[in-house]
Amino acid sequence: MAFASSINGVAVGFFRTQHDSLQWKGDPSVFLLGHSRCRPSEGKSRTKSLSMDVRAVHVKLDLDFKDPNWKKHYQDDFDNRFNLPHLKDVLEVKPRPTTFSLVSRGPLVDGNGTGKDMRLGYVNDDDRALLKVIKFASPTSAGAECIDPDCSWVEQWVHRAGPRKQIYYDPEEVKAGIVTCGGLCPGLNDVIRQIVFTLEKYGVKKIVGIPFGYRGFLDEGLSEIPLSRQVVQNINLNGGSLLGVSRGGGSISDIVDSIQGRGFDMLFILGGNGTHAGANEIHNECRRRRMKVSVIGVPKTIDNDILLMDKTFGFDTAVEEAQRAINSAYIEAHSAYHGIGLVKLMGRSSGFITMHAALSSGQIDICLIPEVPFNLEGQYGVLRHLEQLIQTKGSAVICVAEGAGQELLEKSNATDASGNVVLSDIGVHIQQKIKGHFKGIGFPADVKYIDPTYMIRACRANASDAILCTVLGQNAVHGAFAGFSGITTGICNTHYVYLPIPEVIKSPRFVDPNSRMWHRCLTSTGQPDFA
Ligand SMILES: Nc1ncnc2c1ncn2[C@@H]1O[C@H](COP(=O)(O)OP(=O)(O)OP(=O)(O)O)[C@@H](O)[C@H]1O
Ligand SMILES: O=P(O)(O)OC[C@H]1O[C@](O)(CO)[C@@H](O)[C@@H]1O
Ligand SMILES: [Mg+2]
Repeated sequence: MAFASSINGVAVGFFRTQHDSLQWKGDPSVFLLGHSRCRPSEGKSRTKSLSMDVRAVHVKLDLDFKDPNWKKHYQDDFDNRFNLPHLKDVLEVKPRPTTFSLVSRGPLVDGNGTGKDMRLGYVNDDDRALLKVIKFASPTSAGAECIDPDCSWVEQWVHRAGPRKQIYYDPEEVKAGIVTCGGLCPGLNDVIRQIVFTLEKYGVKKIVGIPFGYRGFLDEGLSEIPLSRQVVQNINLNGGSLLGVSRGGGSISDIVDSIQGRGFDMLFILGGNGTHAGANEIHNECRRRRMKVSVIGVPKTIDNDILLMDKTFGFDTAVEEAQRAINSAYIEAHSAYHGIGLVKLMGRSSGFITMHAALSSGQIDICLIPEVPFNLEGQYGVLRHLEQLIQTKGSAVICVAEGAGQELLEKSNATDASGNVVLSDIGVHIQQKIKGHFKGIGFPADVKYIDPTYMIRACRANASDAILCTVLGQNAVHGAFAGFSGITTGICNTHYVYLPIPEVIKSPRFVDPNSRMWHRCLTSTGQPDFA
């Protein structure tokens, strides 16, 4: 059971579950019941430890659930945390009427000639979208996210994205930059294209791309890429990024020197968790120097591991592309005598791609993700289950996320240029184990291993991602003109919102093993618990 209380002015939550484990899902004052081991932090961007040994969450907020006003305290704190940083917080800036004209708008004055502004279609700064829409009756409900022991309903509102009537820049004067960082992701070009289109619609003339991620700010050999509607018109027809990407980079102070030197007013930064951590530091440094610059993130990751969002662009396409590999593995396995198809999919610390690929294909018998520990050997291990599948079905297909089962492998201790841990190859390991196992029991099995690696992300966005990219790209520009900085734009409960960057990078987002989605995946594969 889970309970939480205020001890010495600090709210503390304790959890005792079947496996004595605790899962933390980003919001430090929200508790989850978890049945899996939590993953240790990885890479320099992951500063919070999610160790299995953690038995209590220390909540920054002083919450005493016996206090009849605790909900109000929680909501006030929530509103503060999700308040959007604005230029006017630190600078003397004056708004002006927007230059972004909507194609269909009502008359500028109402029919009575009162002069009341009747323009429709803009978003009010006080518009909000509800972040959480399920009221859990109990902490034991599937996927429950509870603030107090009774799982009380507390409204959590976030800011709605979109164009405002008032803007904080003169478009004629604006120099805007776009940069794409981290690994590739389907849809990067779609977002770049929409940012350029929308900036031009406001009247911006100076738009450039920074080549090869944060590196492009620092490497003098890399020049800015001029962008316009003409340049970006067809870039969405190809995967990759027109601007190029990179991992690693230099100091934030050097990057901000470069931003200052180049005279940027707006910077659109496309990337994942690491990139957003960098974007937030850039925003803070610009603030410290009292620069009038809007730093706006657009979350990009096939891994879908950004907190709070329904999904990130590129994820759907990656899942769709993974179908080809799974289907090939199925056909190979199904056509072989005692065939076993094995597919490894990307997903460094989160198993969303693998889980969704398994769910959508319907051909997977065993789905292995980083969030759910498993044994290969032993009575309840994967290998014994495979034996049964071959005996009963004649073939089997396994789908494993690259970050799964890392504890079964020797650690490399290597990191990439961005500080991300270089993973050991779980696909090759499982392939060898299966071969060895079946040889050992004298039972023939034909293992076909497919690792599509970059094929699932080096492709053009599918239709649903293309729409998401369009909205996010446009909203990024609206956010900058509205005067916000240090924010990112996403989709929450099907509504498009702005979120302060720190709230989405507290940890990577993980598959919740107690969620309905994971349970649906288990129902679909029919796999038992391998722990
Ligand atoms: N904690 C951090 N603070 C500042 N900058 C960071 C941080 N972590 C990463 N970066 C920078 O952000 C950029 C991208 O980081 P990273 O390679 O981790 O990709 P990412 O944005 O997380 O995307 P992906 O999903 O492809 O991993 C790199 O240039 C890196 O130097
Ligand atoms: O080889 P690269 O470019 O470092 O990228 C690999 C990583 O990038 C991602 O696609 C996105 O983070 C991960 O799934 C994968 O581990
Ligand atoms: Mg990263």
